[in-house]
Amino acid sequence: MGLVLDVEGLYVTYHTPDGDIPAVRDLSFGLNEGEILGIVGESGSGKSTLALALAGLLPRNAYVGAKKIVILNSNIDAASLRKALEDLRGVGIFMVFQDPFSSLNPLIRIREQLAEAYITRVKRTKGIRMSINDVDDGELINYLKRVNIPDPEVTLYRYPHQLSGGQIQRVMIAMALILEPRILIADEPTTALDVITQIQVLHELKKLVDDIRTSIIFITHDIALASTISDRLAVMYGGYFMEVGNTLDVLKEPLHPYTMGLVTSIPSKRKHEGYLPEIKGVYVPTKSKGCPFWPRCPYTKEACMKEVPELKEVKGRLVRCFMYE
Ligand SMILES: Nc1ncnc2c1ncn2[C@@H]1O[C@H](COP(=O)(O)OP(=O)(O)OP(=O)(O)O)[C@@H](O)[C@H]1O
Repeated sequence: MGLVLDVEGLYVTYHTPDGDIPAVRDLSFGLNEGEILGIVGESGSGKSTLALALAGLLPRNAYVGAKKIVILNSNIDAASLRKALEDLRGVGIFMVFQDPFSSLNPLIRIREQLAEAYITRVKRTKGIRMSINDVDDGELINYLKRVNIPDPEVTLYRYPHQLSGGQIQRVMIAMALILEPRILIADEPTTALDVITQIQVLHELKKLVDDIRTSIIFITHDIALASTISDRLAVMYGGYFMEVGNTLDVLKEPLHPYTMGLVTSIPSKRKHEGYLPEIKGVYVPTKSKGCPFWPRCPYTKEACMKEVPELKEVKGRLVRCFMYE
């Protein structure tokens, strides 16, 4: 099982008239083939920025750099990241967004949008150029059936606004099945959906891994949701990874104080793990040089306010905290 993504020292800074905002800081991680990595963090932690960086979709005021970025065995220079990722997007990397309605072109029927994906795949795998009219409806309907779209024959000829949020997310996953991306980045893909649809969409994502060995980066603010689907969890705060480890280990014994707070917020955990501290307040970016979590941390000591701890191996996991110095 090889790495499809290998990132070292990734940072993204937004330039704004009020100064620079470091949104992603010193991130290093690998993503294995067929692995689901959950990235969990609250609003403002930098999750979406990371997703956009990896998909080559950052806005113009974002500056990105890294010590190393290897995507699908290609070494990519941070300076040409945007261009390189644009080339890979849709083929190697596919993104499912939070807002299902922003994912598809509202003016184009589902059929044409799926057919475009089909044409891209056929050109890539067989070197054959097809036109939209060459694509067989039955072929596309099969993909819609695989993601349990009701009335696929009718849905195929609908416009996005005629579908529900859950149906659009399923169409996006059908598109991923057609394109067979090596890496799928899903940024809060189920936030806008009801609980039942949420579970079904997660199930479809998991099937993508089983069917075509896609690797998934699953981004959410909800640690309970991330845990149901992810092999590993990376907990993000203030632009940093605070803890990275196997999902079961992290849930059983969270090591970073912020992770402890997140795990306490899972209702089923609250009953059993009474000793874990609850984290109050919200993330506020500070100009201080220290750990971004110190203002809310129940274990803050002097060193925490002065410098950011390194990400270190603790009990087979990576943790960024002076508690383990
Ligand atoms: N285009 C932008 N220009 C300037 N600052 C930005 C821009 N986009 C995001 N930021 C800032 O970068 C930081 C990280 O934002 P990001 O959207 O990545 O966080 P997030 O964890 O995905 O939050 P949410 O769940 O609310 O989307 C925040 O402080 C945010 O205000």
